[in-house]
Amino acid sequence: MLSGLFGTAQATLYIPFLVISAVTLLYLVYGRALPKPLSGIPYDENARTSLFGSLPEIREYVREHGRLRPWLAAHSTRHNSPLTQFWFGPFARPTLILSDFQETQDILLRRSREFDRAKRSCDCFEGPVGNHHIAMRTSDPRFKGNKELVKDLMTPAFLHEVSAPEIYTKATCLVDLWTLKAKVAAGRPFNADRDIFDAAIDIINAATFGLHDGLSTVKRQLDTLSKVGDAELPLSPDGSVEFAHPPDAPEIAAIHEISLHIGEQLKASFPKISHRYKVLTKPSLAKAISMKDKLIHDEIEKALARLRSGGRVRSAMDHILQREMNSAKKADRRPVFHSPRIHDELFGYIVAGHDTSATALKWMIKWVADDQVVQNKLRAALRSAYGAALSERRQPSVTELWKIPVPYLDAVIEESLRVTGPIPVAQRRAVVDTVILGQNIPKGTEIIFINNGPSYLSPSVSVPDSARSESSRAKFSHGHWNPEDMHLFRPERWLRIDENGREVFNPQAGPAMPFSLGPRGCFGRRLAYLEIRIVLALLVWNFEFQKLSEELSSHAVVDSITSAPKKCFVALNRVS
Ligand code: HEM
Repeated sequence: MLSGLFGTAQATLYIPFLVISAVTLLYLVYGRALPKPLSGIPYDENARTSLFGSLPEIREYVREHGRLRPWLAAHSTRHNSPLTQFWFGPFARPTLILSDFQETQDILLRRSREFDRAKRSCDCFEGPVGNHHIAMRTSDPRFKGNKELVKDLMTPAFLHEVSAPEIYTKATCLVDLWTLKAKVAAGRPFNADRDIFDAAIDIINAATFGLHDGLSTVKRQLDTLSKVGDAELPLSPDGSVEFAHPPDAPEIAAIHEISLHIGEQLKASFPKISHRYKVLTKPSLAKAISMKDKLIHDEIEKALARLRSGGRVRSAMDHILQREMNSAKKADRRPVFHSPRIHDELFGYIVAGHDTSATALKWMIKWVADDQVVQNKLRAALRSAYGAALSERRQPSVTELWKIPVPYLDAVIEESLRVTGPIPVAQRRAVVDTVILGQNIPKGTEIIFINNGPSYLSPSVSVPDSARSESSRAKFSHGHWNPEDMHLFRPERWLRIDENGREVFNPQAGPAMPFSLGPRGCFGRRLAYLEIRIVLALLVWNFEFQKLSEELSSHAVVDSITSAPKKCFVALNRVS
């Protein structure tokens, strides 16, 4: 073609020019694709010189360990710096990792004008629950309206009057199931993973919809097991008793499928595209999504009928619907009950609230079985606090569990969340040019905050006070952990003696942020504490958790939405 345009001799002259241009262009593209570090922030040298940034190392790490989160947590230690950077691929801007509680707390609590929810965090949820506030930046014009809709759901009055009785009923059902299982297993271990997960999903469904027992997964298992009677059950090679699990109700199976899909979204390189692709290519997912839509639609209709005939508010959904009725009346408009916003806020409540609480409870159960001294102390604290229930040979009531504080119970819960938190990271994006620990950070940079690295579970990397932000220096008032034992499970670190000589729980004893912090921290934190407190107290009240073999008590972790234990077994004796 060149010879056609210019003649053969001229074409020969142009070839070196074209080759040089192509090589220069390639060189420029290569130069652009190479990672560009932010100055003053440590990074891996081999990542900076690789076209794919840190991806090759990350891929190798994930291949070897099956998970990424520990790589992030170790980055600070590797560079002996609280702030480090890495790259997710070619042309990628640096992503920062911050592992310093004081500065993290300052950013999350006090600098929300400079940092919003990360784009990636929003993208992961956009497909499955795009109209829930979890998928929105704070600057999104829809955000405020969504928060308005759900704002009362975490008030003490709502939690006590509406959520707590539902949680208590479902937790009692788990106690009944385990009473039966403990009898059949006769002291031998069994897998508790699914039971905890089922109880958590029953609880969050009940708190969201006031769901009837027909959909309770724990109740279905209880009914199935009651029919088995004393029949001999098979043993696994690890010596645990195998209980059959009845199939889930289709609606519950649909919720499972969508939750698993969200877990995958969190690992996808391009979550929005991945969601669309999966919905198109995986018929079971598409079916699960329409079943979920129908479930919410039908539950809303049932709730409206109940509320219109004077029924009391008994779930988050009832409350949201009543709120919509009132605001429609006030604005003289027709209420819209089936808006995408109401549907997604309801479903998001379930999605965000079941895997997290289940994982937290699984770790707690493992810790109390591992550490028999802690377990005995916890049971003694419960018996002393709920003395009336003990002397009347009954369970502590929901009101007692809500009203009477048990500092050691809070300490065990907080310590388990500190050492084995279900979500060990939070993410934000700088929305203006800003500064972190004295380093300039351009607008658009994403930052990962680690809550299980230095300053949480190992000594902080030292930071000169002058590098900290003004508000961080002025407002920080937390305690510090003893560097000698901060990596250990030791609930006592959360207790102190108050001015009246009483032992009290001290939530500010030292660095921890299992629910993240600030206006975009966990929305459901209070509900989660309520649920965990009720379930853990009832379980330890009713059962002795035996110490298990090394194999069954392993602390190996699997990551999906949460970082959960790979194995969660229990061997139970009913407390007489
Ligand atoms: C032990 C249980 C739980 C843990 C450890 C946990 C932890 C977290 C964490 C770390 C975040 C990220 C916050 C951030 O990006 O800064 C989060 C967000 C969130 N959680 Fe939880 N969570 C738990 C239970 C719940 C429950 C029961 C609910 C629901 C009803 C819930 C609803 C949410 C929502 C809606 C968000 C997004 C908040 C926003 O974007 O503004 N969580 N949670």
